[in-house]
Amino acid sequence: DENNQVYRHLPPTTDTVQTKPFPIRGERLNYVNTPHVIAMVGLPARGKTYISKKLSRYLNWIGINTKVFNLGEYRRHATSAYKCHEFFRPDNKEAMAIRTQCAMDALDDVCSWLDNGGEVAVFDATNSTIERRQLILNIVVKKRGFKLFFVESVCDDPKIVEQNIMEVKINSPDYHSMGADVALRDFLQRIEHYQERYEPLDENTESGLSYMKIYNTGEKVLVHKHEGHIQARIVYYLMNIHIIPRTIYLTRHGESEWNREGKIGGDSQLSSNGIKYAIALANYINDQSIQNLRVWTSWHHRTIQTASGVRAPQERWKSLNEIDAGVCDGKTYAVIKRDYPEQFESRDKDKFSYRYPRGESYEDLVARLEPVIMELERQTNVLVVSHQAVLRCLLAYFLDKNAEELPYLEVPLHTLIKLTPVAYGCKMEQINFPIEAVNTHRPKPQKP
Ligand SMILES: O=c1[nH]cnc2c1c(-c1ccc(Cl)cc1)cn2-c1ccccc1
Ligand SMILES: O=P(O)(O)OC[C@H]1O[C@](O)(CO)[C@@H](O)[C@@H]1O
Repeated sequence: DENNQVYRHLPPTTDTVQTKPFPIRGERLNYVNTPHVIAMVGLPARGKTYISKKLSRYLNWIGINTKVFNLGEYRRHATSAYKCHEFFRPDNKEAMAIRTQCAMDALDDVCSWLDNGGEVAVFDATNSTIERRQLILNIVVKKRGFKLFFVESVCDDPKIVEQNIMEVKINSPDYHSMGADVALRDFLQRIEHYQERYEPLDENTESGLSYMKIYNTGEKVLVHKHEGHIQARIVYYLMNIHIIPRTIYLTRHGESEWNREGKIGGDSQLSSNGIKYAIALANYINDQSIQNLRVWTSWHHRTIQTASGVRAPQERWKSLNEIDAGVCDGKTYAVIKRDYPEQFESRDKDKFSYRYPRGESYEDLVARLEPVIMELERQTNVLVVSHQAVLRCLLAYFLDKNAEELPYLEVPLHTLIKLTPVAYGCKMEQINFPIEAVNTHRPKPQKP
Protein backbone atom coordinates (compact mmCIF):
# COMPACT_ATOMS: atom_id res chain seq x y z
CA ASP A 1 0.00 0.00 0.00
CA GLU A 2 1.00 3.65 -0.01
CA ASN A 3 3.41 3.18 2.94
CA ASN A 4 5.34 0.50 1.07
CA GLN A 5 4.24 -1.83 3.88
CA VAL A 6 4.39 -5.57 3.06
CA TYR A 7 1.70 -7.52 4.88
CA ARG A 8 1.88 -11.28 5.55
CA HIS A 9 -1.90 -11.31 6.12
CA LEU A 10 -4.40 -9.47 3.93
CA PRO A 11 -5.12 -6.07 5.47
CA PRO A 12 -8.46 -5.99 7.38
CA THR A 13 -11.38 -5.67 4.95
CA THR A 14 -12.88 -2.20 4.58
CA ASP A 15 -15.92 -3.07 6.72
CA THR A 16 -13.77 -3.18 9.86
CA VAL A 17 -13.50 -0.11 12.07
CA GLN A 18 -10.11 1.31 11.21
CA THR A 19 -9.91 3.07 7.85
CA LYS A 20 -6.23 2.17 7.25
CA PRO A 21 -4.74 -1.27 7.99
CA PHE A 22 -2.06 -0.94 10.67
CA PRO A 23 1.37 -2.67 10.38
CA ILE A 24 1.81 -5.99 12.13
CA ARG A 25 2.66 -5.07 15.73
CA GLY A 26 6.39 -4.76 16.54
CA GLU A 27 7.64 -6.02 13.19
CA ARG A 28 9.18 -3.72 10.58
CA LEU A 29 8.06 -5.27 7.31
CA ASN A 30 8.49 -2.20 5.17
CA TYR A 31 11.54 -3.71 3.52
CA VAL A 32 11.82 -0.71 1.21
CA ASN A 33 13.11 1.54 3.99
CA THR A 34 14.33 -0.65 6.81
CA PRO A 35 16.92 1.56 8.49
CA HIS A 36 20.49 0.53 7.70
CA VAL A 37 23.75 0.99 9.59
CA ILE A 38 26.91 0.89 7.49
CA ALA A 39 29.83 0.36 9.88
CA MET A 40 33.33 1.06 8.58
CA VAL A 41 36.27 -1.18 9.53
CA GLY A 42 39.98 -0.55 9.09
CA LEU A 43 43.22 0.91 10.40
CA PRO A 44 43.62 4.69 10.40
CA ALA A 45 44.47 6.26 6.99
CA ARG A 46 42.72 3.56 4.96
CA GLY A 47 40.12 5.93 3.49
CA LYS A 48 37.23 5.14 5.88
CA THR A 49 36.15 8.80 6.12
CA TYR A 50 36.67 9.24 2.39
CA ILE A 51 34.35 6.27 1.72
CA SER A 52 31.85 7.41 4.38
CA LYS A 53 31.49 10.94 3.02
CA LYS A 54 31.42 9.92 -0.62
CA LEU A 55 28.92 7.11 -0.04
CA SER A 56 26.71 9.45 2.00
CA ARG A 57 26.83 12.09 -0.77
CA TYR A 58 25.80 9.45 -3.37
CA LEU A 59 22.97 7.96 -1.28
CA ASN A 60 21.53 11.39 -0.42
CA TRP A 61 21.70 12.38 -4.09
CA ILE A 62 19.65 9.30 -5.16
CA GLY A 63 17.14 10.19 -2.42
CA ILE A 64 18.16 7.90 0.46
CA ASN A 65 18.41 9.98 3.65
CA THR A 66 21.94 9.26 4.87
CA LYS A 67 24.19 10.71 7.58
CA VAL A 68 27.80 10.04 8.69
CA PHE A 69 28.69 9.65 12.39
CA ASN A 70 32.46 10.12 12.76
CA LEU A 71 33.86 8.70 16.03
CA GLY A 72 36.91 11.00 15.87
CA GLU A 73 34.59 13.99 16.19
CA TYR A 74 32.98 12.49 19.31
CA ARG A 75 36.45 11.84 20.83
CA ARG A 76 37.62 15.39 20.05
CA HIS A 77 34.41 16.72 21.62
CA ALA A 78 34.89 14.58 24.76
CA THR A 79 38.59 15.37 25.36
CA SER A 80 40.80 18.43 25.67
CA ALA A 81 43.13 19.31 22.81
CA TYR A 82 44.92 16.26 21.39
CA LYS A 83 48.45 15.83 22.79
CA CYS A 84 50.02 12.77 21.15
CA HIS A 85 49.65 9.11 20.14
CA GLU A 86 49.94 7.92 23.81
CA PHE A 87 46.18 8.54 24.01
CA PHE A 88 45.72 5.59 21.65
CA ARG A 89 47.84 3.07 23.55
CA PRO A 90 45.69 -0.05 24.13
CA ASP A 91 46.93 -0.13 27.76
CA ASN A 92 45.88 3.48 28.38
CA LYS A 93 42.90 2.56 30.60
CA GLU A 94 41.57 6.09 31.09
CA ALA A 95 41.68 6.85 27.38
CA MET A 96 40.10 3.47 26.52
CA ALA A 97 37.18 4.30 28.84
CA ILE A 98 36.64 7.65 27.09
CA ARG A 99 36.88 6.01 23.67
CA THR A 100 34.31 3.33 24.56
CA GLN A 101 31.94 5.94 25.96
CA CYS A 102 32.29 7.97 22.75
CA ALA A 103 31.39 4.89 20.71
CA MET A 104 28.28 4.32 22.85
CA ASP A 105 27.28 7.98 22.46
CA ALA A 106 27.76 7.81 18.69
CA LEU A 107 25.68 4.59 18.48
CA ASP A 108 22.98 6.28 20.56
CA ASP A 109 22.87 9.16 18.09
CA VAL A 110 22.83 6.67 15.18
CA CYS A 111 19.76 4.92 16.63
CA SER A 112 17.82 8.09 17.41
CA TRP A 113 18.59 9.45 13.96
CA LEU A 114 17.27 6.23 12.36
CA ASP A 115 14.18 6.45 14.62
CA ASN A 116 13.49 9.97 13.33
CA GLY A 117 13.42 9.58 9.56
CA GLY A 118 17.02 8.62 8.85
CA GLU A 119 17.35 5.72 6.42
CA VAL A 120 21.12 5.00 6.37
CA ALA A 121 23.64 5.84 9.10
CA VAL A 122 27.34 5.45 8.32
CA PHE A 123 29.38 4.78 11.49
CA ASP A 124 32.83 6.07 10.53
CA ALA A 125 35.27 4.48 13.00
CA THR A 126 38.05 1.86 12.97
CA ASN A 127 35.74 -0.79 14.52
CA SER A 128 38.92 -2.82 14.36
CA THR A 129 38.15 -5.63 16.87
CA ILE A 130 35.68 -8.51 16.98
CA GLU A 131 34.57 -7.30 20.39
CA ARG A 132 33.65 -3.81 19.07
CA ARG A 133 31.79 -5.27 16.08
CA GLN A 134 29.85 -7.58 18.44
CA LEU A 135 28.89 -4.54 20.52
CA ILE A 136 27.57 -2.80 17.39
CA LEU A 137 25.65 -5.95 16.36
CA ASN A 138 24.01 -6.20 19.80
CA ILE A 139 22.83 -2.60 19.80
CA VAL A 140 21.94 -2.12 16.14
CA VAL A 141 20.55 -5.53 15.13
CA LYS A 142 19.61 -7.45 18.26
CA LYS A 143 18.20 -4.51 20.20
CA ARG A 144 16.85 -2.26 17.42
CA GLY A 145 16.14 -4.56 14.45
CA PHE A 146 18.07 -2.43 11.96
CA LYS A 147 20.13 -3.90 9.11
CA LEU A 148 23.94 -3.87 9.59
CA PHE A 149 26.61 -3.98 6.87
CA PHE A 150 30.36 -3.66 7.52
CA VAL A 151 32.69 -2.07 4.94
CA GLU A 152 36.38 -2.80 5.58
CA SER A 153 39.15 -1.01 3.74
CA VAL A 154 42.40 -2.99 3.65
CA CYS A 155 45.35 -1.13 2.20
CA ASP A 156 48.97 -2.17 2.52
CA ASP A 157 50.24 0.16 -0.21
CA PRO A 158 52.50 2.57 1.75
CA LYS A 159 52.27 5.17 -1.03
CA ILE A 160 48.46 5.40 -0.74
CA VAL A 161 48.57 5.42 3.09
CA GLU A 162 51.15 8.22 2.99
CA GLN A 163 49.09 10.16 0.41
CA ASN A 164 46.11 9.84 2.78
CA ILE A 165 48.07 11.08 5.81
CA MET A 166 49.62 14.01 3.94
CA GLU A 167 46.31 15.00 2.31
CA VAL A 168 43.80 14.68 5.13
CA LYS A 169 45.42 13.67 8.41
CA ILE A 170 48.00 16.36 9.08
CA ASN A 171 45.33 19.00 8.39
CA SER A 172 42.99 17.40 10.94
CA PRO A 173 42.19 19.42 14.12
CA ASP A 174 44.37 16.95 16.12
CA TYR A 175 47.49 18.28 14.42
CA HIS A 176 46.74 21.92 13.78
CA SER A 177 49.46 23.02 16.23
CA MET A 178 52.14 20.62 14.96
CA GLY A 179 54.57 20.67 12.04
CA ALA A 180 53.98 18.21 9.20
CA ASP A 181 56.92 15.94 10.04
CA VAL A 182 55.99 15.76 13.75
CA ALA A 183 52.37 15.06 12.79
CA LEU A 184 53.36 12.35 10.33
CA ARG A 185 55.55 10.57 12.90
CA ASP A 186 52.87 10.83 15.58
CA PHE A 187 50.21 9.47 13.24
CA LEU A 188 52.36 6.50 12.22
CA GLN A 189 52.72 5.69 15.95
CA ARG A 190 48.94 5.94 16.28
CA ILE A 191 48.51 3.39 13.52
CA GLU A 192 50.95 1.09 15.36
CA HIS A 193 48.74 1.15 18.47
CA TYR A 194 45.70 0.09 16.42
CA GLN A 195 47.74 -2.50 14.52
CA GLU A 196 48.50 -4.37 17.78
CA ARG A 197 44.82 -5.14 18.37
CA TYR A 198 43.51 -5.13 14.78
CA GLU A 199 41.32 -8.16 13.89
CA PRO A 200 40.32 -7.99 10.20
CA LEU A 201 36.89 -9.26 9.16
CA ASP A 202 37.10 -12.97 8.41
CA GLU A 203 34.29 -15.42 7.66
CA ASN A 204 35.98 -17.98 9.94
CA THR A 205 35.60 -15.74 12.98
CA GLU A 206 32.51 -13.66 12.08
CA SER A 207 30.50 -15.90 9.75
CA GLY A 208 27.18 -14.28 10.66
CA LEU A 209 28.05 -10.76 9.58
CA SER A 210 27.15 -9.03 6.30
CA TYR A 211 30.24 -7.27 5.01
CA MET A 212 32.47 -6.31 2.12
CA LYS A 213 36.29 -6.11 2.20
CA ILE A 214 37.88 -3.62 -0.21
CA TYR A 215 41.57 -4.17 -1.00
CA ASN A 216 43.79 -1.27 -2.14
CA THR A 217 41.04 1.18 -3.13
CA GLY A 218 39.03 -1.40 -5.04
CA GLU A 219 41.69 -3.43 -6.86
CA LYS A 220 39.90 -6.46 -5.34
CA VAL A 221 36.70 -6.79 -3.28
CA LEU A 222 35.19 -9.63 -1.25
CA VAL A 223 31.47 -9.55 -0.46
CA HIS A 224 30.05 -11.75 2.30
CA LYS A 225 26.31 -12.32 2.89
CA HIS A 226 25.18 -8.90 1.73
CA GLU A 227 21.40 -8.67 1.87
CA GLY A 228 18.85 -6.43 0.20
CA HIS A 229 18.70 -3.63 -2.31
CA ILE A 230 20.58 -0.90 -0.43
CA GLN A 231 23.59 -3.11 0.37
CA ALA A 232 23.79 -4.26 -3.26
CA ARG A 233 23.73 -0.62 -4.41
CA ILE A 234 26.51 0.25 -1.94
CA VAL A 235 28.70 -2.67 -3.11
CA TYR A 236 28.21 -1.63 -6.73
CA TYR A 237 29.00 2.04 -6.06
CA LEU A 238 32.15 1.30 -4.06
CA MET A 239 33.38 -1.00 -6.84
CA ASN A 240 33.11 1.87 -9.32
CA ILE A 241 34.94 4.70 -7.52
CA HIS A 242 38.71 5.34 -7.72
CA ILE A 243 41.25 7.95 -6.56
CA ILE A 244 43.17 8.40 -9.80
CA PRO A 245 43.67 12.19 -10.22
CA ARG A 246 41.44 13.55 -13.01
CA THR A 247 39.29 16.52 -14.06
CA ILE A 248 35.59 16.60 -14.95
CA TYR A 249 34.51 19.52 -17.16
CA LEU A 250 30.84 20.50 -17.37
CA THR A 251 29.33 23.03 -19.77
CA ARG A 252 25.97 23.85 -21.32
CA HIS A 253 25.62 24.09 -25.08
CA GLY A 254 26.24 27.49 -26.67
CA GLU A 255 23.31 29.91 -26.71
CA SER A 256 20.51 28.52 -28.95
CA GLU A 257 17.82 30.21 -31.06
CA TRP A 258 15.13 29.15 -28.54
CA ASN A 259 17.26 30.50 -25.64
CA ARG A 260 17.09 33.88 -27.39
CA GLU A 261 13.30 33.57 -27.80
CA GLY A 262 12.93 32.49 -24.15
CA LYS A 263 11.38 29.19 -25.23
CA ILE A 264 12.13 26.07 -23.15
CA GLY A 265 12.94 22.60 -24.48
CA GLY A 266 13.01 21.85 -28.18
CA ASP A 267 15.98 21.03 -30.38
CA SER A 268 16.90 24.40 -31.93
CA GLN A 269 20.15 25.46 -33.62
CA LEU A 270 22.95 27.45 -31.98
CA SER A 271 22.64 31.22 -32.35
CA SER A 272 25.58 33.17 -33.78
CA ASN A 273 26.70 33.80 -30.17
CA GLY A 274 26.40 30.08 -29.48
CA ILE A 275 28.58 29.25 -32.48
CA LYS A 276 31.21 31.70 -31.19
CA TYR A 277 31.16 29.86 -27.86
CA ALA A 278 31.55 26.48 -29.59
CA ILE A 279 34.66 27.76 -31.36
CA ALA A 280 36.12 29.34 -28.20
CA LEU A 281 35.40 26.21 -26.15
CA ALA A 282 37.06 23.92 -28.73
CA ASN A 283 40.15 26.15 -28.85
CA TYR A 284 40.39 26.28 -25.05
CA ILE A 285 39.97 22.52 -24.55
CA ASN A 286 42.24 21.54 -27.47
CA ASP A 287 44.96 23.86 -26.14
CA GLN A 288 44.86 22.04 -22.76
CA SER A 289 45.93 18.76 -24.44
CA ILE A 290 44.03 16.81 -21.76
CA GLN A 291 45.16 13.18 -21.81
CA ASN A 292 42.57 10.47 -22.61
CA LEU A 293 39.81 13.09 -22.77
CA ARG A 294 36.30 11.79 -23.55
CA VAL A 295 33.47 14.09 -24.65
CA TRP A 296 29.85 13.27 -23.74
CA THR A 297 26.92 15.21 -25.26
CA SER A 298 23.14 14.81 -25.27
CA TRP A 299 21.17 13.87 -28.40
CA HIS A 300 20.16 17.48 -28.89
CA HIS A 301 21.71 19.26 -31.85
CA ARG A 302 22.84 22.25 -29.76
CA THR A 303 25.17 20.14 -27.59
CA ILE A 304 26.58 18.07 -30.49
CA GLN A 305 27.26 21.30 -32.42
CA THR A 306 28.91 22.89 -29.36
CA ALA A 307 31.29 19.90 -28.94
CA SER A 308 32.02 19.44 -32.65
CA GLY A 309 35.37 21.26 -32.62
CA VAL A 310 36.81 19.37 -29.63
CA ARG A 311 39.42 16.83 -30.81
CA ALA A 312 38.52 13.80 -28.65
CA PRO A 313 36.28 10.70 -28.89
CA GLN A 314 32.64 11.74 -28.51
CA GLU A 315 29.68 9.82 -27.08
CA ARG A 316 25.98 10.79 -27.35
CA TRP A 317 23.90 10.09 -24.19
CA LYS A 318 20.10 10.32 -24.42
CA SER A 319 20.07 10.53 -20.62
CA LEU A 320 21.95 13.84 -20.93
CA ASN A 321 18.96 15.36 -22.79
CA GLU A 322 17.37 18.40 -21.17
CA ILE A 323 14.44 18.00 -18.73
CA ASP A 324 11.25 17.12 -20.67
CA ALA A 325 8.81 20.02 -20.18
CA GLY A 326 5.92 17.92 -21.56
CA VAL A 327 2.95 20.10 -22.59
CA CYS A 328 5.06 23.24 -21.88
CA ASP A 329 7.77 22.34 -24.37
CA GLY A 330 8.40 25.21 -26.79
CA LYS A 331 6.63 27.76 -24.61
CA THR A 332 8.09 30.79 -22.77
CA TYR A 333 7.58 31.12 -19.03
CA ALA A 334 5.19 34.03 -19.73
CA VAL A 335 3.01 31.83 -21.97
CA ILE A 336 3.11 29.00 -19.41
CA LYS A 337 2.03 31.45 -16.68
CA ARG A 338 -0.84 32.59 -18.96
CA ASP A 339 -1.99 29.17 -20.23
CA TYR A 340 -1.19 27.00 -17.16
CA PRO A 341 -1.30 29.42 -14.17
CA GLU A 342 -1.80 26.66 -11.59
CA GLN A 343 1.07 24.59 -13.04
CA PHE A 344 3.31 27.66 -13.07
CA GLU A 345 2.52 28.41 -9.43
CA SER A 346 2.87 24.85 -8.14
CA ARG A 347 6.22 24.41 -9.91
CA ASP A 348 7.89 27.11 -7.83
CA LYS A 349 6.29 25.71 -4.66
CA ASP A 350 8.33 22.48 -4.91
CA LYS A 351 10.54 22.74 -7.96
CA PHE A 352 12.42 19.49 -7.24
CA SER A 353 9.33 17.25 -7.13
CA TYR A 354 7.13 19.17 -9.59
CA ARG A 355 6.58 17.16 -12.81
CA TYR A 356 5.41 18.87 -16.01
CA PRO A 357 2.21 17.31 -17.41
CA ARG A 358 3.46 14.58 -19.81
CA GLY A 359 6.97 15.64 -18.81
CA GLU A 360 9.63 15.23 -16.09
CA SER A 361 10.58 16.56 -12.66
CA TYR A 362 14.09 17.20 -11.35
CA GLU A 363 13.55 14.08 -9.24
CA ASP A 364 12.96 12.11 -12.49
CA LEU A 365 16.11 13.73 -13.94
CA VAL A 366 18.28 12.54 -11.02
CA ALA A 367 17.01 8.97 -11.53
CA ARG A 368 17.78 9.10 -15.28
CA LEU A 369 21.24 10.61 -14.58
CA GLU A 370 22.33 7.98 -12.01
CA PRO A 371 23.98 5.76 -14.70
CA VAL A 372 25.80 8.85 -16.02
CA ILE A 373 27.19 9.58 -12.53
CA MET A 374 28.18 5.93 -12.10
CA GLU A 375 30.07 5.98 -15.42
CA LEU A 376 31.66 9.37 -14.58
CA GLU A 377 33.00 7.81 -11.36
CA ARG A 378 34.65 5.06 -13.41
CA GLN A 379 36.20 7.43 -15.96
CA THR A 380 39.16 9.82 -15.76
CA ASN A 381 39.05 13.08 -17.83
CA VAL A 382 35.58 13.80 -19.26
CA LEU A 383 33.99 16.92 -20.82
CA VAL A 384 30.19 16.82 -20.46
CA VAL A 385 28.26 19.14 -22.83
CA SER A 386 24.63 19.21 -21.67
CA HIS A 387 21.81 21.49 -20.46
CA GLN A 388 20.77 23.77 -17.60
CA ALA A 389 18.54 21.40 -15.58
CA VAL A 390 20.81 18.39 -16.23
CA LEU A 391 23.96 20.23 -15.12
CA ARG A 392 22.21 21.39 -11.94
CA CYS A 393 21.62 17.71 -11.10
CA LEU A 394 25.22 16.70 -11.87
CA LEU A 395 26.63 19.67 -9.93
CA ALA A 396 24.42 18.83 -6.94
CA TYR A 397 26.04 15.37 -6.84
CA PHE A 398 29.63 16.65 -6.96
CA LEU A 399 29.06 19.59 -4.61
CA ASP A 400 26.69 17.80 -2.18
CA LYS A 401 23.75 20.17 -2.72
CA ASN A 402 20.31 19.07 -1.40
CA ALA A 403 16.98 18.78 -3.25
CA GLU A 404 15.95 22.27 -2.08
CA GLU A 405 19.01 24.00 -3.57
CA LEU A 406 19.44 21.83 -6.68
CA PRO A 407 16.79 23.35 -9.02
CA TYR A 408 18.10 26.87 -8.40
CA LEU A 409 21.87 26.33 -8.87
CA GLU A 410 23.36 28.96 -11.19
CA VAL A 411 24.64 27.41 -14.44
CA PRO A 412 25.04 30.27 -16.90
CA LEU A 413 25.58 29.85 -20.66
CA HIS A 414 29.13 30.19 -22.08
CA THR A 415 30.72 29.03 -18.81
CA LEU A 416 33.05 26.05 -18.45
CA ILE A 417 32.91 24.38 -15.00
CA LYS A 418 36.08 22.56 -13.94
CA LEU A 419 35.73 19.96 -11.15
CA THR A 420 38.81 18.44 -9.46
CA PRO A 421 38.44 15.87 -6.64
CA VAL A 422 40.44 17.00 -3.57
CA ALA A 423 40.61 15.27 -0.13
CA TYR A 424 36.97 14.54 0.80
CA GLY A 425 35.26 16.79 -1.79
CA CYS A 426 35.52 18.60 -5.13
CA LYS A 427 37.24 21.86 -6.06
CA MET A 428 35.12 23.85 -8.55
CA GLU A 429 36.46 26.54 -10.92
CA GLN A 430 34.30 28.49 -13.38
CA ILE A 431 35.80 29.77 -16.63
CA ASN A 432 33.48 32.46 -18.03
CA PHE A 433 33.93 33.09 -21.75
CA PRO A 434 33.32 36.78 -22.65
CA ILE A 435 30.77 35.90 -25.34
CA GLU A 436 27.31 37.49 -25.22
CA ALA A 437 24.45 35.19 -24.09
CA VAL A 438 20.95 35.57 -22.68
CA ASN A 439 20.37 34.78 -19.02
CA THR A 440 18.11 31.72 -18.68
CA HIS A 441 18.25 31.57 -14.86
CA ARG A 442 14.97 32.04 -12.95
CA PRO A 443 15.69 32.64 -9.21
CA LYS A 444 13.38 31.23 -6.51
CA PRO A 445 10.50 33.75 -6.11
CA GLN A 446 10.79 35.56 -2.77
CA LYS A 447 8.11 34.46 -0.27
CA PRO A 448 5.57 37.36 0.07
O1 LIG B 1 42.10 2.38 0.61
C1 LIG B 1 42.54 3.53 0.88
N1 LIG B 1 43.70 3.65 1.63
C2 LIG B 1 44.24 4.85 1.94
N2 LIG B 1 43.73 6.02 1.55
C3 LIG B 1 42.59 5.94 0.79
C4 LIG B 1 41.95 4.76 0.44
C5 LIG B 1 40.81 5.12 -0.33
C6 LIG B 1 39.76 4.28 -0.93
C7 LIG B 1 39.35 3.11 -0.31
C8 LIG B 1 38.34 2.35 -0.88
C9 LIG B 1 37.75 2.77 -2.06
CL1 LIG B 1 36.47 1.84 -2.77
C10 LIG B 1 38.15 3.93 -2.69
C11 LIG B 1 39.16 4.70 -2.11
C12 LIG B 1 40.79 6.50 -0.39
N3 LIG B 1 41.87 6.96 0.27
C13 LIG B 1 42.21 8.34 0.40
C14 LIG B 1 43.45 8.80 -0.09
C15 LIG B 1 43.77 10.14 0.05
C16 LIG B 1 42.89 11.03 0.65
C17 LIG B 1 41.66 10.56 1.14
C18 LIG B 1 41.32 9.22 1.01
O1 LIG C 1 14.10 24.32 -14.30
P1 LIG C 1 14.23 25.63 -15.05
O2 LIG C 1 14.78 26.73 -14.18
O3 LIG C 1 12.99 25.97 -15.78
O4 LIG C 1 15.38 25.36 -16.16
C1 LIG C 1 15.21 24.30 -17.10
C2 LIG C 1 15.03 24.96 -18.48
O5 LIG C 1 16.29 25.51 -18.92
C3 LIG C 1 16.40 25.33 -20.36
O6 LIG C 1 17.39 24.40 -20.66
C4 LIG C 1 16.77 26.65 -21.02
O7 LIG C 1 15.82 27.61 -20.68
C5 LIG C 1 15.03 24.76 -20.80
O8 LIG C 1 15.11 23.94 -21.96
C6 LIG C 1 14.63 23.97 -19.56
O9 LIG C 1 13.25 23.66 -19.50
